Amino acid sequence: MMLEATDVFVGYGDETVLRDVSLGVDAGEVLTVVGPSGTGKTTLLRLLSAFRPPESGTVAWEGTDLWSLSEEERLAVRRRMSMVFQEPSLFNAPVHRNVSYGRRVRQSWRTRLGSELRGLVGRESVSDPVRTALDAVGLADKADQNALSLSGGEAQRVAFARALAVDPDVIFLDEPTSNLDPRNTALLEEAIRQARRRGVGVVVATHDMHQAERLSDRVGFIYGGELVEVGPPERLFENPDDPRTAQFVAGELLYDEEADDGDSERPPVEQYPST
Ligand SMILES: Nc1ncnc2c1ncn2[C@@H]1O[C@H](COP(=O)(O)OP(=O)(O)OP(=O)(O)O)[C@@H](O)[C@H]1O
Repeated sequence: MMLEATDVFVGYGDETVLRDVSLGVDAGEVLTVVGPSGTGKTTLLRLLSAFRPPESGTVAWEGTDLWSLSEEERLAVRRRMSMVFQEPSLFNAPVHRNVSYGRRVRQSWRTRLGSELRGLVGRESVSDPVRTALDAVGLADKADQNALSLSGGEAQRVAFARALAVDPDVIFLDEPTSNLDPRNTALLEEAIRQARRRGVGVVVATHDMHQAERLSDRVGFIYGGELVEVGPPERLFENPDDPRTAQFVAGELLYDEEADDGDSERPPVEQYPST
């Protein structure tokens, strides 16, 4: 695996949030992490993206433990990754400036200064990687529009373009379409598939099982901080090994109460409201 967590435990204070999780992503695959709210999906993304170390276990990039590297070496690996959050967090500037942001922060100060100056005098051209990334999300025609004037769906697509523009090996998306309408969701999912075809590894955390079914090469189901099972979506959704997965698929596990009491033997059963 290109990026792989092995036997990791993660906690906040006294609370253990991930228990003995082993999961990785390869180049050119979409791995989806599903599970009820509060189950540890975001924590897993932060762990895989080397945002924080595990309490125990390892996170390895091409076989090298990320936390055995120097800070500088780890930063070099982190630059191979990009992250898209639920909130797109764009800034008050043209769309293309927002998309090129990740590229600029990865440049030397000299190149960056030149680019800032060209931006100030309005002579900045949209570079090819930025144009290609905007094309991928269907927003090339909005390159010069102020990012703050975009719709929520367009803004989320711009955030994905920004992640793509740095030419990453892995992209992490945390609930990327939870606020989007079906059209914007479909456009973003198509951009994700296109990234996969170009060899990017994609890790998506989502509540949306239908999205996981549409997009994934593999799905991991997390419950109570435990990776209950992982496999191709057809198997996981139609013929799961674990009764908890079946409950989740049937819409019976909505919240992660197990994370509160730490009892992994007897999962609570929550029902959708009947209305
Ligand atoms: N910085 C933090 N400090 C303390 N506890 C945290 C922190 N971040 C997350 N947690 C706790 O860890 C648990 C898992 O949170 P996490 O955000 O990983 O879940 P999630 O599956 O992504 O949830 P959601 O789907 O609602 O976003 C929760 O109980 C949460 O309260």
